[in-house]
Amino acid sequence: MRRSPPDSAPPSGNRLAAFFGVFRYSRRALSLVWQTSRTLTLGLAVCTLVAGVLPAVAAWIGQLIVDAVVEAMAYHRETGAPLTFDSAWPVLQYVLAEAGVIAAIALAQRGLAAQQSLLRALLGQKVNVMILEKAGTLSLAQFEDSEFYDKLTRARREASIRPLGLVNKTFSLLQNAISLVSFGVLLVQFSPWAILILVIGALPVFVSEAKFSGDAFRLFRWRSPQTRMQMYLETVLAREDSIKEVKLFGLEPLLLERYRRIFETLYGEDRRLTIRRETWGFLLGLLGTLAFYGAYAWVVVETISGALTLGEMTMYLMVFKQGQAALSASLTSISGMYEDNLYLSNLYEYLEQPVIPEAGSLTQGARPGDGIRFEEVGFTYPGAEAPALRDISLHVAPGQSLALVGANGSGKTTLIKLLTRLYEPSSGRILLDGSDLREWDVATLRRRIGVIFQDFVRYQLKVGENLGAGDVAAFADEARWQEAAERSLADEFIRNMPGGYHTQLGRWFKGGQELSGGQWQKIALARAYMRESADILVLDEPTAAMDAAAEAAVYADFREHRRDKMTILISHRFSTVRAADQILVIDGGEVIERGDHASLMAQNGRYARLFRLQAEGYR
Ligand SMILES: Nc1ncnc2c1ncn2[C@@H]1O[C@H](COP(=O)(O)OP(=O)(O)OP(=O)(O)O)[C@@H](O)[C@H]1O
Repeated sequence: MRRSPPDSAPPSGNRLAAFFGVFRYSRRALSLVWQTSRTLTLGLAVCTLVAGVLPAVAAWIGQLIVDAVVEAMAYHRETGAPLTFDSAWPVLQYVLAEAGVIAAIALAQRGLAAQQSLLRALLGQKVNVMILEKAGTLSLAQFEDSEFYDKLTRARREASIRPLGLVNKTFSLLQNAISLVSFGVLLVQFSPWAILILVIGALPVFVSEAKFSGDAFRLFRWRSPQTRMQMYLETVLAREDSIKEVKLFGLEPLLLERYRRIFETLYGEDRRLTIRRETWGFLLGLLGTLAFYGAYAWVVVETISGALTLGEMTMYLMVFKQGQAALSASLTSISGMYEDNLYLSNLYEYLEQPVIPEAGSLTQGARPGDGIRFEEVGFTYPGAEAPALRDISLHVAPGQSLALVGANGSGKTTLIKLLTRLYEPSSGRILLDGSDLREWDVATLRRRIGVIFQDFVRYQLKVGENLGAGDVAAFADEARWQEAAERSLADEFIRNMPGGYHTQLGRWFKGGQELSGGQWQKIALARAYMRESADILVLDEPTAAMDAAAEAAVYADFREHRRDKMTILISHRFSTVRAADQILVIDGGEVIERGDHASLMAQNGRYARLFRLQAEGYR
């Protein structure tokens, strides 16, 4: 497995550019949120504005209250007039107004929280759908590439919550910025220097936050392969399809130990980073506190000297306190945005994976009825050194059957992957009806091919749907399910299941039934039969798990239904291979013998030797 190297730090001259560069995803995240729900985004904006402006209004009313109280006290002291509702009413009006403002702030904050939680759900779904839709457009080769797989894992793990995180922080930044501007308007009347003191006090915390966010991200990126291994071990240790073997071989302690070790390494790194981050945050945060209390002392002295009224002092202290909180909240938002942007770069890196264009548009070949031709086809897997196939030429005409025989790893399945266009040949070409596969419209091509691979999928769906998967147009067509199941001999056992064709399969869901290996294989075969429009039937070890009677019946059915279809069969059982019109013996990716059973026996080469070896086993 290849591992992506840790991202290197940008050269110091470019640090600032690199720092601002990571904000490039902010706009895209915002537009993503906007597309998800305009109403909620607008609602967020309105609540943000309200929650941003009102704290300054509350502070200003606070000043009016204190000054009005001082004035009223002086009036009563000087005149000796008794306290009445009318004399207290001007002050009480201010108190009422402040209560109203505080209620409005609470309402705006609730509104923000509610809308954020709705948006989080919608956005999570949207991003996950985007990730899955993209997965559908990618090639098998991309899935088999470990670096690509890391990107996918990273995107899925984190990115679905990040866009909203980014937007929330942007709004919170906006809200705090609005508060700050409105505080600034009040504060500047005291002294412009006071604003400067606050800003300078908070800057160091911000710089350290930004640095540590970057470090956390690099760590996250670098450790992707380990995290993936952890996820894999979780699956092996806790999934029904592997637990049987894990238990019987007593693998739990070993795998669990490996799982723990990975955690310990990752935890050690996390711990170091967290301690450094928090220590620096605390030390630099002290500077902010120092600045705040310096300004506090200044306001107190000015009030004692009579330059400020008591009301003004109350307001300034409140503004200082809230201003400092808003400033540090803004800075935290900014560094959080930096972090979200870094994580989002993963999502977009994944979404921007190049899709290999499927340029072909042919729905009919140049020579209809010519069948399949391989012309000197060679293929090397991406990243592999040696070719898996070399110089393969073959021809299968409609109505003919071809069997591929060869040792494990000789290249048989690879040949099928090329025929089904899961991969493209590295050299030579493959023709269907006289036209190169690359020129064919992929959907048309795939409709013509019915295939079962050795590792066919066991969908945890209804039995019928497991068959219907072979032809999406007939996914829920019960008559077609039954027809296909009868041919693959699955009908009988399906009928005996509690819900017939509607029985849930697999153990993941309540009431799910498990099938035997051979029964699953009959389901897979029926799935291939569902593809009625297919005139190319590809069967990779289709009956290896079936009992002898079922296998014989399946091949009898094959011969009967063959007519003008092309059949390509891979099997290690010579009893099934011998009936094919053409047999290719493959070794190390090359064809070493070809012919029908009789001619190959007459050649007395590898095929004849293996055939006799297997036949002897039955004596
Ligand atoms: N996805 C892959 N990436 C890289 N190499 C692969 C991949 N799949 C198969 N190979 C290699 O290609 C060679 C041919 O594999 P293939 O699966 O075609 O063999 P096979 O003849 O079908 O074997 P078997 O009889 O065991 O099913 C093997 O050496 C295998 O290691």
